[in-house]
Amino acid sequence: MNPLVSAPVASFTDLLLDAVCMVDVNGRFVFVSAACERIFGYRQDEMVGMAMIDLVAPADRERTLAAARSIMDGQPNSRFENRYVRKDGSIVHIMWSARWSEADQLRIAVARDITASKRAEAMQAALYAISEAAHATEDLPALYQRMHQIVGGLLPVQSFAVVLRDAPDDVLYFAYHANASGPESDARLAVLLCEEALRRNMPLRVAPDTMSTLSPALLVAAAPEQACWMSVPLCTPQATIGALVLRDGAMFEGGAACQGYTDQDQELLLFVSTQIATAIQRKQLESRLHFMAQHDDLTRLPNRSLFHDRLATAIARAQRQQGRVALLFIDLNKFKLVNDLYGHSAGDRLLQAVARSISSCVREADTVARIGGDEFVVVLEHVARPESAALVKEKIHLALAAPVHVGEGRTLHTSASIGIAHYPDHGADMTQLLRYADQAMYATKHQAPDAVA
Ligand SMILES: Nc1nc2c(ncn2[C@@H]2O[C@H](COP(=O)(O)OP(=O)(O)OP(=O)(O)O)[C@@H](O)[C@H]2O)c(=O)[nH]1
Repeated sequence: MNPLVSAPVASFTDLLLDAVCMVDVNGRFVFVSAACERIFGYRQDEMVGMAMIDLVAPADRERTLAAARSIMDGQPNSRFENRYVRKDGSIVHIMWSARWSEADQLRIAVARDITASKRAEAMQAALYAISEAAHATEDLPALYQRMHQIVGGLLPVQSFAVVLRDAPDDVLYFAYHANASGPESDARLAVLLCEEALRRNMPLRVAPDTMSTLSPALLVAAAPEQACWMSVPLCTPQATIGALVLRDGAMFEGGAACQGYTDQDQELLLFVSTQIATAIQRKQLESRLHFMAQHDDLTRLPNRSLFHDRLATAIARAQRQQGRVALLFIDLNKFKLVNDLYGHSAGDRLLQAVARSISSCVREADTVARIGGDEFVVVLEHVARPESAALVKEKIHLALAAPVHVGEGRTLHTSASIGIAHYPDHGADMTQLLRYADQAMYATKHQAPDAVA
């Protein structure tokens, strides 16, 4: 028994849930009660003789020493909080009540483990921050970064990835990937873990001592890394759209060892994944609606409204830069006959093929739009000379002359009448240019051959 504490006193200090400690003028423990083992992880006999400051988390050492000096100067402190590193390396949050005993030349302190309440507080704040970010953030990359920040404040996170499934091809891609260990070295394993979580449709946790439960392919990839992973599917009511993947600990030799993610960590990540999945779904819906409002459903080309925006922007830019813009007005010849002779779906296929053909004749930066049934327009920017637009017109004529399969083994040929207007030669604004191009198109119409062959 410790000579500093008499037998009857020790018999009840050992029953206390809080720990009682005595520290000498040199800052070494001279007495610790039994609860210390539960709180700090060291046996009583191991702890006695250790320097108190060595157990304090490095970030809290300076202010702990300042608090100890003030207690020794005769100012008792009943609510000092700091963090200690337990024997197993985990962090414990302590609230101290301490005073200096001049007679014994000892600091006498009672330590309460407040780790659980600290975590609950942090969790509550994080959950609030997560749901606020999910509702307020306008763009998804910013949301992913914010979620990474919030989760990183609660869990050990060396790398954080949002892996999404591209619906039509089922290909997985990184919507977000931040890796503290350097370049995207863990990308391959992150994708494998995402695939596994998606296959199981439930969270997956991997730690060095649980790897034997993994599939052989995953085991081969994960074993050399000696890291801890957690992968949680991103589920919307309609589908599983991807997964969140977190890593802690070593990826390379010398990397920090990890403890493994806990049930509580998984619960938090499940909450985050629900929020992210909802936000992604909302964003995808918004962008689909936005696309639909600006594009033609059949050909997926810009519609009249987006064409007006693009033409107005091109004219404004040309005005500023003393540049030129060409506008091509394209109307198919005798297209009505296609519908009448071969049916509406053949007409639809022909319109889709025409959209592809015209698009293949211009540069990425130019605009091809469908502004009516069989009416298309092209905005050519940065045309150095009028002859350049005439060349594009000839290319379009050639492209449209190619045979088009419209189903049921039927092949059609089509042609179009094309009128060109140039800014600034034929008009200073959109209305004048459109009128000029339309009239130019009609002027060529009567010479046009029949549409369908
Ligand atoms: N299949 C299909 N047909 C459409 C669509 N939108 C409009 N049309 C048809 O396109 C045809 C356009 O007819 P017109 O404007 O007379 O054009 P045209 O037959 O090419 O006549 P000209 O321009 O004088 O050579 C009409 O029959 C419309 O019903 C569509 O989305 N799909």
